[in-house]
Amino acid sequence: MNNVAVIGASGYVGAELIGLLCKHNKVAIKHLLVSENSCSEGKLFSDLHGRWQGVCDVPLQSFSSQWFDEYASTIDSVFFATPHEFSADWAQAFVNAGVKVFDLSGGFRLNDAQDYPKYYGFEHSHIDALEVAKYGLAEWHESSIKETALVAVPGCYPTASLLALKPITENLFYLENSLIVVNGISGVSGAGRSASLATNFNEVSLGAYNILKHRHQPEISQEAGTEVIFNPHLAPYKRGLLSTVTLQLKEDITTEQIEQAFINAYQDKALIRLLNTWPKIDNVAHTPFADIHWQYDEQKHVLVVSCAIDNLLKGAASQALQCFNISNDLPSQYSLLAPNYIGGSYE
Ligand SMILES: NC(=O)C1=CN([C@@H]2O[C@H](COP(=O)(O)OP(=O)(O)OC[C@H]3O[C@@H](n4cnc5c(N)ncnc54)[C@H](OP(=O)(O)O)[C@@H]3O)[C@@H](O)[C@H]2O)C=CC1
Ligand SMILES: CC(=O)N[C@@H](CCC(=O)OP(=O)(O)O)C(=O)O
Repeated sequence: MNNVAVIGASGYVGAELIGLLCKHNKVAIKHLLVSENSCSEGKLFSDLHGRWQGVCDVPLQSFSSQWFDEYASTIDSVFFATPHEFSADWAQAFVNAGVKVFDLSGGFRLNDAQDYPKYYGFEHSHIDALEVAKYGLAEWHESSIKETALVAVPGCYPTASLLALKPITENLFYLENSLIVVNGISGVSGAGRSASLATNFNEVSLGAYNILKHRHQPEISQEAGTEVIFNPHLAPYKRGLLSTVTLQLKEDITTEQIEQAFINAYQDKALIRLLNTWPKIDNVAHTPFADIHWQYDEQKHVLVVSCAIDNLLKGAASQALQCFNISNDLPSQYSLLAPNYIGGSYE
C-alpha cells in the first residue's frame, strides 16, 4: 500500500483526485488537507463535495509546519492541488523527507526560474528543485516520471495542446520559424472553486482572455520545443477543454507521414483516442480520455489538430494518477480503466 496525502482537498482538482484515489486498490488515503486558516478545516470531505457521500467521509485537516513535522515522514506520496506558490515553497521539503511529490499546480512546470515572476507573479523559492522536477505529460515522459521524486503535472491547456502538437513537433514536420497557433477553450471549473466576478454565472460569456500573456504559453512552447501563440477562451459550461492547433508544415510532408506519426505516438496509449471525426467536450467530460482528430491540406501544407479533454481529469487529477502509477511501476491507466480494457474492447 502507498500511503498518500492530498493538499488542496477542498478545491475542484483535489476533489476529483480524491475520488480517483478512493478507487485505487494500491493507495491508502491518510490525510486530506486544506490551508491553515481554511473555513473547511474539520468538515468532512463529503460534506464539501456531496458526490462522495458514503464514499469518502474523512475530515479535512489543516496543513501547517507542525503538521509537516509530525506526519510528512509517515507518508509515501503527496499530491499538491494547491496554488502554485504554495507548491513552490513546500515541494522540496517533502522530497527531502523521502516523500514523492505530484504537483498539480504550475509551481515546477517551467525550467527557467525567471519566467516565474513574469508569468506567475512570484520569485521561485526553490530554483534547485526546479532543476530536479520532471514534466509529467504521461504519454510522453514515462522514463523521466519513473526516475524523479518530484513530478510537475502539466497544466490543463498544455496537456491538450501538447498531445495535439507533439507527434508533429517531435518529428520536426513543422516549417521552422512559422507561426504555430494554439486556440484553447475551457469550461469555468478551470478557474477553480473560489468565487470571482469573472467566473460568476451571470458574467461568463464565450470570450478570449489573457491573450499573449497567459502562463501556459511558455509551458506549451517549452515542451513543444518551439514558440507557439496561445489564445485561451472561457466558455459558459462547467467542465471540458478543447485545444485546436494550426501549423504550417514543410512542403514535403505527406498525409501518410502525419497519420503514421499519430499512430506511432498513441497506438499503445490506452487513454488517447484517435478519432475519425472532430472531438467534442461532452464525449470526454468526466472521463480520463483525450480525443484527437486532425486534417491536413497537402496543397497549402496546413495542418489542424484538435484535442478534447476534461480539464479536471486528463488536464489535472487523472493525469496526476497516471504519473503516480508510472512512478510505482503500474500501467499508466491503472484504476482509471477496467483492468481488462485493451483499447476499444474487452478481453
Ligand atoms: N481547475 C483546473 O481545471 C485545473 C487546475 N490546476 C491547478 O490545480 C491547483 C488547484 O486548482 P483548483 O482545484 O482549480 O483550485 P481551487 O481554488 O478549487 O482549490 C485550491 C485548493 O488549495 C487549497 N489551498 C489554498 N491555499 C493553500 C495553502 N496555503 N495551503 C494549503 N492549501 C491551500 C484550498 O483550500 P482552502 O482554500 O480550503 O484552504 C483548496 O483546497 C491549482 O494550482 C491550479 O492551477 C491544474 C489543472 C487544471
Ligand atoms: C478557465 C481558467 O481560468 N483556466 C485557468 C487554467 C487552469 C488552471 O488552473 O491552470 P493550471 O492548469 O496551470 O494549473 C486559467 O486560465 O488560469
